[in-house]
Parts: sequence; structure tokens; C-alpha cells
Amino acid sequence: MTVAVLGAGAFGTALAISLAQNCPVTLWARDLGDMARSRENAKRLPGFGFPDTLSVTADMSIASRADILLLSVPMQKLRALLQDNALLLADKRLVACCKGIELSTGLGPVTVIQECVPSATAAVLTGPSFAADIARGLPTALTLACKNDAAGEKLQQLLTTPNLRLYRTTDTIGAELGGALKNVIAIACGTAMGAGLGESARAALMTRGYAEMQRLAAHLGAKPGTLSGLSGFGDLTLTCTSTQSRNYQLGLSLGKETAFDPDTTVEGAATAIAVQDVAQRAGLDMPITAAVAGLLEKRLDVQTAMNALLTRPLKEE
Ligand SMILES: NC(=O)C1=CN([C@@H]2O[C@H](COP(=O)(O)OP(=O)(O)OC[C@H]3O[C@@H](n4cnc5c(N)ncnc54)[C@H](OP(=O)(O)O)[C@@H]3O)[C@@H](O)[C@H]2O)C=CC1
Ligand SMILES: O=C(CO)COP(=O)(O)O
Repeated sequence: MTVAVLGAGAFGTALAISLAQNCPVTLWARDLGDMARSRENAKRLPGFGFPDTLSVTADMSIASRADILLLSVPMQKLRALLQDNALLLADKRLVACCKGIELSTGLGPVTVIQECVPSATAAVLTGPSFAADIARGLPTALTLACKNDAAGEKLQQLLTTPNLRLYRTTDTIGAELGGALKNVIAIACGTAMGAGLGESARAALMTRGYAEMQRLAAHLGAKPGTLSGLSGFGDLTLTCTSTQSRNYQLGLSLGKETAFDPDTTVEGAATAIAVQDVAQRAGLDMPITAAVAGLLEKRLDVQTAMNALLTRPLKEE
């Protein structure tokens, strides 16, 4: 068995390092930089040397020879990567490792894979995990979702490593929505903390945000149990409470009104806008998502957004 990871960001690099404990792994990057010589990804995940079983390439025809390919580029870049390499990726097992909803279509990564490479077996790997924790060998548990349970079980076995424990589901919609939507709520929580609104406000946003996640997921046909698992509740908890999270960090800077590096990968930003559109079309009430979209689009300031949430009509929980 061989694995390739397409996209040498922090997460792709960490997964490649962990999976190289199991089998030969090829890490594909559009720009290798100094990685082949230094045996480290100094740009995205500094401080973690590559094991001997990990090779790097910028040649997709080499990477695509692997049995299983993990797709670890940001969500908004996934479709182009698949379209550009559709012939090489035909019939492969493709596992999306990105968390988000496509801005132009409102679709998640599994559907995007199915649209671009219909002959592939599509899956998504998601859940609470920081790249540095995985690379450090710290214990991590993730969800592997694949509609075909037999294919999913095989992937679960092959991609579990000594420190990366995978659970399995056939509910790809629930798994990808959990990973996408928690980022939006993490921006809201970071904003509240940055603006000094307090930990009680954060707990309220996490809980009511989780209600929004469940509402949209149910509307789109997800199983309720998936949202309460690692890919939903698990990742929501991690991302809304850790300053390691870039989504939370963006929120902190919105709340403090400080500058934020626009080149940072913050999946929740595009996803908030995409989800707001999906919710509006479906007639769903998602006020926290709408508030985050309003903040990001600079239609709202923090105080106005918070007042709007607090003065909504009172309701049953
Ligand atoms: N970091 C983490 O802890 C975790 C991240 N994730 C998810 O993983 C996904 C990737 O995030 P992460 O690795 O952190 O992001 P990073 O910001 O670390 O890296 C993004 C990577 O994507 C590459 N990339 C961007 N556009 C393209 C493109 N068009 N073609 C090829 N490569 C491209 C970049 O290449 P280049 O260097 O050349 O710009 C870079 O290597 C996100 O969806 C994120 O939510 C999930 C769990 C944990
Ligand atoms: O998805 C993550 C943790 O599970 C990483 O979160 P950020 O993308 O916010 O850094």
C-alpha cells in the first residue's frame, strides 16, 4: 500500500509524517521550496523532520501512482486541483482533508470530488486535530466518512496510525458539515473573546452555534449522531477554545480590531458567506452564521452583531 498527500500545507505535511509510520508516503507540493534537501517543511510546519519513508515531489504523475490520495489543499482550491488532474486521479481512492463549503456552489468536498472525478471513491477525513499535534505524535482521533462502508472500512484500517485513531461513518454530509461549520462558530467565539464579552458569552455562542450546525445538517440529510461526534461537537470544542486555531485567531483580531494576515488559511471566512447563502435559500434560521458573515463583509460591527443576537424574539430552547 502507498499513500500520497496532495498539498504540503501544515495539515498535509503532518498527515504525511504520521502515515509514513505505516507505509511509503509521497507528499506533493506545487512548489517544493527547499523540502527535498532540508527534509522539513520549514514554510508550513517547521521543526518536524521527514522520516525516511516520506518522499516529496512536485510531479503529479508520480504522486498519483499511490493507492490512496489525501487531498489537503484549502477548500476553495479543491475543485481546480481535481479538474487540472482529473485524468491522473480517475478510479483512485480520494480522501478530502479540507474543511469548508465551496463558495461558488455551496457544496462540500465529497460532492466536489464526485463532480470532478466521478470514477473515484470519495471520502473525507475530519475531526479535532492540530497539525503540530499529529506531527508531534500526540494522540488524535478523527472521523473517516465514506458512503461505501466497505471502502470506508478499508480506508479506516489503512490510514489509522499509532497516534491517529480513525472512527468510521457512511454519513459524508454530516462529517463534512461538522468540519466546515465549526470554523464559522470559532470565528464568532474568537470575536466575543477578543471584544472582552467573556467566557459565558463564548459558551452561549458554542451551544447556540451547535444548534445552528444541527439545523442545517438535518435539513441537508445528515444523521444527528454524526454532528455529536468527533467531526462536529469534537472539532467545535477544540476550535472554539484554542488560540492555536486560525479561525479563532481571526475572530480574536475582529473582536480586538487588530490587523490579521490575509494570507493565513481561515476556512471559516468563505464558509460563513457560503453557508449564509445556503441557509437563506433553505429558509433556515442561522443568526450566528449571519452575524459572522456580516462582520466579515463589514456590514456589522461587533456591538451591533451582539445586540442583534441578544434582542431576537425569546423562544424555547
Ligand atoms: N492546520 C491544521 O491544524 C488543520 C488543517 N485542516 C484543514 O486542512 C486544509 C489545509 O489547511 P492547512 O494545511 O492548515 O493550510 P496551510 O495554510 O498550512 O497550507 C495550505 C497549502 O495549500 C497549498 N495550496 C494552496 N492553493 C493550492 C493550489 N491551488 N494547488 C496546490 N496547492 C495549493 C499551499 O501551497 P503553497 O505553500 O505553495 O502556497 C499550502 O501548501 C484546510 O481545509 C484546513 O481546514 C484540518 C485539520 C487541521
Ligand atoms: O481544523 C482544525 C482543528 O481541528 C484547525 O483549525 P484552524 O483551521 O482554525 O487552525
